[in-house]
Amino acid sequence: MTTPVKAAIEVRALRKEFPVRDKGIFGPRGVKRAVDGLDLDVPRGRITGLLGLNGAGKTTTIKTVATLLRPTSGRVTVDGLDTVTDARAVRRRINLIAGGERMVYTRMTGRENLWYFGQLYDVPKKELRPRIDDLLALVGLTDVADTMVERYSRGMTQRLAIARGLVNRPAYLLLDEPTLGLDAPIARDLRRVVARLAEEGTGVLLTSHYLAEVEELCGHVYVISAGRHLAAGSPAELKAATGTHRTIRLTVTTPSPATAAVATRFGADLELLSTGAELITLRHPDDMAGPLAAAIVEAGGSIGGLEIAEASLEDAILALADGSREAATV
Ligand SMILES: Nc1ncnc2c1ncn2[C@@H]1O[C@H](COP(=O)(O)OP(=O)(O)OP(=O)(O)O)[C@@H](O)[C@H]1O
Repeated sequence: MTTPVKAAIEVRALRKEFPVRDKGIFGPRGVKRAVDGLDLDVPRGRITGLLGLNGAGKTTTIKTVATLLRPTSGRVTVDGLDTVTDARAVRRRINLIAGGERMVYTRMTGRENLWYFGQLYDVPKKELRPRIDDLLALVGLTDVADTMVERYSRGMTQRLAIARGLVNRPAYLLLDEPTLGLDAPIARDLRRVVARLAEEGTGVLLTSHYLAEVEELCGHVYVISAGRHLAAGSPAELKAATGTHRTIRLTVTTPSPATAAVATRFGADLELLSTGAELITLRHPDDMAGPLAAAIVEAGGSIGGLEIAEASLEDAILALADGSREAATV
């Protein structure tokens, strides 16, 4: 009996080392371990985030999944196909969009680029023609479809690279900083496209420094540091696990020793503003705005303003990164 193949990208005990020379080409040879025993699951129909600080190993992982790098050890499979031994079959199922790299030809028009890449992926010509029109419309390049790419702006070239990444209707889309350098409306459109593709069943692996983007899109997030697993879960689970707090800012227009005593009792910080009012800042995992405001009023204070900032995924990642730095120095 054969075991059923899971429809997912599975990264198992992945390790990737690069040969390096620390002190120039005549220096001693060393090894840089960019990825160190990583396990990831990227199922279809979900956007999976891969987060970590600079140099954590995100791009190396994505390039390995994309068959551009061979694992030093461990294994990556796409719907059960090995990225080393079945690389051709894997490439038909995936596509990579990297924000920094354009990966399109400047001496061709936008339409010619998509035609060329579509043929590389063996998209039947009858399907390719209307698909190219749809993709050009999707990324807002219909008007310049027949203009040489060398005359495109940076943003236009990047939009073409996004269309190129979708030309084979990949089952899995690998997005390495896809909105880097894009204008806000184009970045928003791209996020909508990616969310729709995932709803329709595409598996997406996303790295982004824009954590608000990750929080908006990703159902599950892996956090890595120095090539190793640090944490995983939904953005809400990561925030809860790191005990990341929401912040309450309450302005007291008539501060007094009594209102200051209330602030101290709640463990809040106090700041005297130039207007004479006092700003009370409280970071707490629970919603303390009501009890704090009530206690201030009871102490004779009047409230000039109240702001509540929810904890962000960014706070959680920073807390995790701090934790891993502390652990490394222990
Ligand atoms: N070809 C290479 N040769 C030597 N070292 C490399 C090579 N590629 C990556 N590295 C090193 O491996 C580590 C991981 O790099 P990687 O680009 O995967 O990180 P990243 O998480 O994508 O970082 P960033 O957020 O800066 O893009 C870094 O220390 C990097 O310097």
